[in-house]
Parts: sequence; structure tokens; C-alpha cells
Amino acid sequence: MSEPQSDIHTTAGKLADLTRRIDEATHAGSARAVEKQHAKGKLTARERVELLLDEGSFVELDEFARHRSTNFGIEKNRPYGDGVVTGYGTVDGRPVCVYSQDFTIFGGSLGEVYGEKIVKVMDFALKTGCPVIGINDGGGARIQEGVVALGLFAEIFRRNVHASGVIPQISLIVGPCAGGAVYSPAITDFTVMVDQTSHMFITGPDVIKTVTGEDVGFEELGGARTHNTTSGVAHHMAGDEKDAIEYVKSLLSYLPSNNLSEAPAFPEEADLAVTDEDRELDTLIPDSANQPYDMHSAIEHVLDDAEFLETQALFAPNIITGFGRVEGHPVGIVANQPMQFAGCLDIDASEKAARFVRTCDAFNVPVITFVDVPGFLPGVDQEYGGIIRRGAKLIYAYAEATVPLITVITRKAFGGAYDVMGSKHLGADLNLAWPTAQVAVMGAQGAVNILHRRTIAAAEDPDATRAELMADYEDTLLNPYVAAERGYVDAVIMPSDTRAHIVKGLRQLRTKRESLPPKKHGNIPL
Ligand SMILES: CC(=O)SCCNC(=O)CCNC(=O)[C@H](O)C(C)(C)COP(=O)(O)OP(=O)(O)OC[C@H]1O[C@@H](n2cnc3c(N)ncnc32)[C@H](O)[C@@H]1OP(=O)(O)O
Repeated sequence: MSEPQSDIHTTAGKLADLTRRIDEATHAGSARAVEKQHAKGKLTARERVELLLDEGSFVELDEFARHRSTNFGIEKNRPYGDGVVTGYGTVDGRPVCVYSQDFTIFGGSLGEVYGEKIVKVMDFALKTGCPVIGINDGGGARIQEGVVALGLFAEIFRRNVHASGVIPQISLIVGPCAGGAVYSPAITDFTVMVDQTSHMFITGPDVIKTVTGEDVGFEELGGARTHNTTSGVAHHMAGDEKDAIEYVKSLLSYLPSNNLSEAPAFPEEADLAVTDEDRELDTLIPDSANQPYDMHSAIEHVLDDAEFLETQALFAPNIITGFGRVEGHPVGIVANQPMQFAGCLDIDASEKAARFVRTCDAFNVPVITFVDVPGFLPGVDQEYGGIIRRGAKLIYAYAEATVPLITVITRKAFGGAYDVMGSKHLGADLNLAWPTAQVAVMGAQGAVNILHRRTIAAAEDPDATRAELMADYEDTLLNPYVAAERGYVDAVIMPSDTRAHIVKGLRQLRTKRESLPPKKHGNIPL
């Protein structure tokens, strides 16, 4: 006679049976596969969920779901969970939904049931208005399940699009993410990769070798460094998985749970008296207009505790984007970086900043812009690459943003780039300029060469004449006061007063309400 515990016709037996099933689901991947995973320096799907969520907060969904496929003998292997762990929990006490692909089961590949689980948890996140974090470590569409797997991928993409701008969506790439599978992360707000262990590509090295003859390895083709420096697909390169998860948690701390709520704030009244640290900004700008300085310094001087979480730090470093807090409230920062390409705008910088401004606008995070821009980067590559339509994205992003916008011109604001970088004319609420600001169509040398070409050519001493004309141009136009006369800048301020001005401005703008004309959607140049 069997033990009462294992007799599923008794209550005790039914309970014991559930415990056994849970254990089976929790250990669905073979011990060998888990060992292999750890040997690669990777965590398991469940370990990642545990690290991400507050202790004991995870509630799993569809733990007992399993596939119904019968092709190629796959019916003999029907592990619980089907290779993806899904559910909800909290991060820093705030609700989130999560799915975590399990490489130890069918290589984390996505079949019908696996896809349905992700779709369900995404719908749940959208209904409840909480962020969704996708942890990617899998071989893409499950080959045995054919078109059904492809269909489920597209169901996920559609939900990514519908959730875009409604709930924050963050992708962690902690293993392979190949083929069509890359397009879910691509649509989400932020993609975080891990150095050496994560790879993203549409077609892998073998296919590339066959089709184009190019020789390229996994890391060079689609590793974290490539996507953080060259392609701009990723927003952060983490040293290891723990670092990646910490970054995701920090990102979440600057974002609201959904577009109808505010990001968490830790309100504390800022001391507005000018401090010694504030006074450091009075000497930040070098006397020579061609000498660079680090714009991070200006940014950190206005943020609480100088804490700045940079996004896409390694991509298009001529523009800086990221989050911080002012008086405990999250803000987004966009800033030209004079240390890289003299702070010129190019295609990559424009797209990086445009996406960031739109992310902030979607999630009610005010944007503070620091401007020191000599113009757009000249070059055939830039023109052929579409700087016209791609640079236009940044104009579009600023002009459609309805969150509070504060712009600080520290030095150059030349030409079209002046317009683009959060100008009054595009809709910024408060435009401040330092006395070192130069708001004009171009720098002195370029202007004088165009305006006075003939005078200089005819002069006895062309160099002296040019220098004289340049000085005249600088005195007349290279200052913030021409713009201030017209109200294009609201105030010319001491650099040391910047923090206090931003604090007061943000207080005033907390109740800002602005809406755009109703429409189905705009037509941003893509
Ligand atoms: C819409 C789309 O997603 S299209 C893209 C379709 N997917 C692909 O082209 C990727 C196919 N897979 C691969 O190239 C490789 O498996 C990689 C790069 C993901 C991982 O490589 P490795 O780390 O060497 O792992 P490996 O190849 O041994 O895979 C681990 C297991 O997952 C299985 N697996 C991997 N990808 C898939 C897949 N797409 N479908 C079904 N099983 C898969 C493997 O057969 C293997 O199973 P086994 O342990 O029973 O032998």
C-alpha cells in the first residue's frame, strides 16, 4: 500500500504532489546545464529574478505551463515552465513585472507556450501600469515549433509598441539574443548588456561569412562593447550581471511606474545660498573659446549629491544624456560635451539625444539642457548618412516635449544647432545663459571670412585687418545680450547661481500644463 502522502486521492497527497511539482518546475533545467551556465560566468534565470526583485517579493505565473509541440521528438521533453520564468514582484518596494529566459531549457528558445507566458505578463504589466523588465538569454525562435514561434515573437513586438510610452520597458541582455529576438529589446526604452557574455545580432558570424565573406567573431559583431560604442543599440555596458541588474534598478528609480504617474521623489528643500562648490562654476569656462572643458562638471554641480546616471555613455560622447535629481525630483540631462568633437552635433548625437528627450517626455521627467555647441559636424559622411532627416529628430523631440524644459547656454550656441538644443523657439520654458555665452550664427573667424572677404583681400595687412574685424564681430554679436534683449534667453546669470535658478525654475514648473493639437500621431522623420 502506498504512503498516504503520495496517494493523490488524499488531501495530504495532493499537497505533497504540488510540492513535488514545484520542485520539478524550479529545477527544470538539468544540473549539467546549470553547471555549464555558471561556468560561463552567467546566473540562472531564477537567480537573476532573485537579484533584481526585493527579497521574497516574487510571485511566479504559469510555473506549470508546458509546450504541446510534437515535432522531432520534442514531445518526450516537456519541462515545466517551458524555458521562461515570468511573474511580478517589487524593486525598492515598487511593483514591476519580469520575465527571465532560461538558457538551460531548449537554449532559452521561444516556442508557443513560452511566448504566451511573456505575452501574458506583458499584458498584466500594461493593465496594472507597472514597468516590465525582460531578461534575455536565449536562442530565439524555437526551431521545432516553426511559424508558431515567429507569431508569438510578433505578438511580443506588438505589445512592446503598445506599451511604449505607457510603462517603462527595460531589456537586460545576459546571453545570446539573435535574429528576430533582438527586436523586442530594440523597441524597449533601455537595453543593458554585459561585457563578454551577451551578444545581439540579426545574423550571426557564420551567415555573414557565407553571404558577404566577412570574417567577424561574436564579440566583435554583437558584444556589449560593440553595441555600446558603435551601433548605439545598448545604453549601458555592465562589467557583470550584478552590475547590470544594479543599473536597471537605478534606472527604475528615476522613472514613474507609468505615464500617468510621477517618478518617485525624495523632496528635501534645497539650500539656495551660493556655496563654494557653486562658485567653482565661475571658473569652469576657459578664456579661449577653443579650449575644451568637461561638461560633466556643470551637470554634477546642479544635481543632488553630484549623482548622475549616464545613459549611452560610450556612444556619441559628444552629447551627454542621463538622469539625476534636483531637490529630490528626477530630471533628465542633455548636454553638449566640448571635449568630444568640440561638442558638435552629428547623426549619432542627434538620435541619442532625441530618443532620450522623448523618453523623459513620455514619463513626465523634466529635461535640463546644457548648451555649448559650435554647430553640426561638417562632412560628406554626415550628409550622405542623412544628417538632415536624422538631425531633425532632435528638433522634433524638443518641440513635441510638454514636460518642463530648462536650457542653460554655457558658451557657444551657434547656427542651426542653437535652435535645436532646447531653444526658446522650440518651446523651452526657461532659457538661461552664462555671461560667457555666445549666441550667434557662427564664430568670429567664419563670420568675418564671409562678410569681409573683399576687405581682407584688399587690406595692406590682411591678418591685422581680420583680427580687427573679428574683435568687432565678437564685441557686437558674440555674447548672450543680443538674445536677452529679445527674451530668447530669460536671464543672464552668474554660473554660480545656476543651481539655485534651476531649483527655483523646477519648483515653478512643477504645475506646468501644456498640450499639443490632437492628432493620431506625429510623423517624426525616421
Ligand atoms: C525570430 C528568431 O528568433 S530567428 C532566430 C532563430 N535562432 C537562431 O538562429 C539561433 C540558433 N542558436 C544558436 O545559434 C546557438 O544555439 C546560440 C548562439 C544561441 C547558443 O550557442 P551555444 O551557447 O553554443 O549553445 P548550444 O548551441 O549548445 O545551444 C544550447 C541548447 O539550446 C538549443 N537551441 C539553441 N537555439 C535553439 C533554437 N532556436 N531552437 C531550438 N533549440 C535551440 C540547442 O539545440 C542546444 O540544445 P541541447 O543542449 O539539447 O543540445
